[in-house]
Amino acid sequence: MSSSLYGGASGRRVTVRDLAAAKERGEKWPMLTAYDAMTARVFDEAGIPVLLVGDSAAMVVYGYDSTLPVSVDDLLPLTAAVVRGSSRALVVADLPFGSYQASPAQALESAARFMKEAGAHAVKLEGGRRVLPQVEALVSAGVPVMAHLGLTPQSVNAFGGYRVQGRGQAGDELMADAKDLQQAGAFAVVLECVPADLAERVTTSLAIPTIGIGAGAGTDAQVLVWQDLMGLTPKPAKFVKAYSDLGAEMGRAVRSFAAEVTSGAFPAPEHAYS
Ligand SMILES: Nc1nc(=O)c2c([nH]1)NC[C@@H]1CN(c3ccc(C(=O)N[C@@H](CCC(=O)O)C(=O)O)cc3)CN21
Ligand SMILES: CC(C)C(=O)C(=O)O
Ligand SMILES: [Mg+2]
Repeated sequence: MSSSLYGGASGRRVTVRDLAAAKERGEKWPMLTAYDAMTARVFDEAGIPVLLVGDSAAMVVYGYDSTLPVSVDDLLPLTAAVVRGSSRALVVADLPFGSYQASPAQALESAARFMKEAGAHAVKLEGGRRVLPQVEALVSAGVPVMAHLGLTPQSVNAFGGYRVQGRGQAGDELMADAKDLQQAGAFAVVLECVPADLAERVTTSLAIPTIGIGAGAGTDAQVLVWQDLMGLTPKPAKFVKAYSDLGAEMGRAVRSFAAEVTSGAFPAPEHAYS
C-alpha cells in the first residue's frame, strides 16, 4: 500500500479528515488526475488516496490547447465515471472556468451538480482572495473545498503563458492568499509552478495540507496529470517525471495489431467462434 491514508482497515473511502490527520503525522501522499473509470480503478487499487477529475481534461481528453473551453456538462460524465471506477479514493471535481467566478451562488450551483449528479466528494477552484466569498459559501453548505494557487491555468491569458508564479513580491501575496483560504475553510491547497522555497514556507505556515505540482519537495502531497506520469505527453513541463513510456508502448502494440491484420495473422482460430 502506498499510503497508510488509504487502506485503513475499514475499506471506506478516504475523507478530508484523513488528509488533515496525515499532515499531523507528517505523512506525504500522492494525488493523480483521472478522467475515466478504468484508469480510476487502476489508481484506486494502487492506493492513490485522492483522485482529481481535473479541468486539464480540456487538454488531455478533449484536445483543446488550454483548460478554458470545458464546461460543467463536459466534466460531469467524466467525474461520474471516476466515482464509479473507484471505491477507496476521495474524488475531487475541478470547477471549470466560468462555473464559479461570477458569484458564490454560481459556485454553489456548480459544486452541487458535481456532488448530486456525479457523486464527487469535494471540489477544487482556482484563485486566492478574489474567490474567498465562493470558498466561504461552499464550506457553509458542507462542500469540502480544495484551493489552487500559483500557476492557475484558467488565468493563462492574464499571465501571458504558462509561467512560474510567486517569485519576489508575489510570494508574499501568495502566502497571504494561502492563509486566507485556510481561514475561509479550504481543506487543502494546490501550489502549482511556484519556487520550492516559497512552497515549503507556505506548507510550514499552514495547518491544512499543501499539494505541489512543480513546487519542489517541501509540500505535504504531490499531484501529476496521469498522462504525464505515464509518458503519454509529447512535450511535458520541466516538473514532470515520466515513470513509464506508455506512448511508445501503445504505438508498438497498435503497429503489431495493424501488421497482423494486414498479414492475416490476426485473428487466429482461437480468437474465432465455430
Ligand atoms: N498534461 C498536462 N499536464 C499539466 O500539468 C497541466 C496540463 N496538462 N494542463 C493544465 C495545466 C497547464 N500546466 C502547465 C503547462 C505548461 C507548463 C510549462 O511549460 N512550464 C514551463 C515553465 C516556464 C517558466 O520557467 O516559467 C516549463 O518549461 O516547464 C507548466 C504547466 C499544468 N497543467
Ligand atoms: C494539475 C491539477 C492540479 C489540475 O488542476 C488539473 O489537472 O486540472
Ligand atoms: Mg485544473
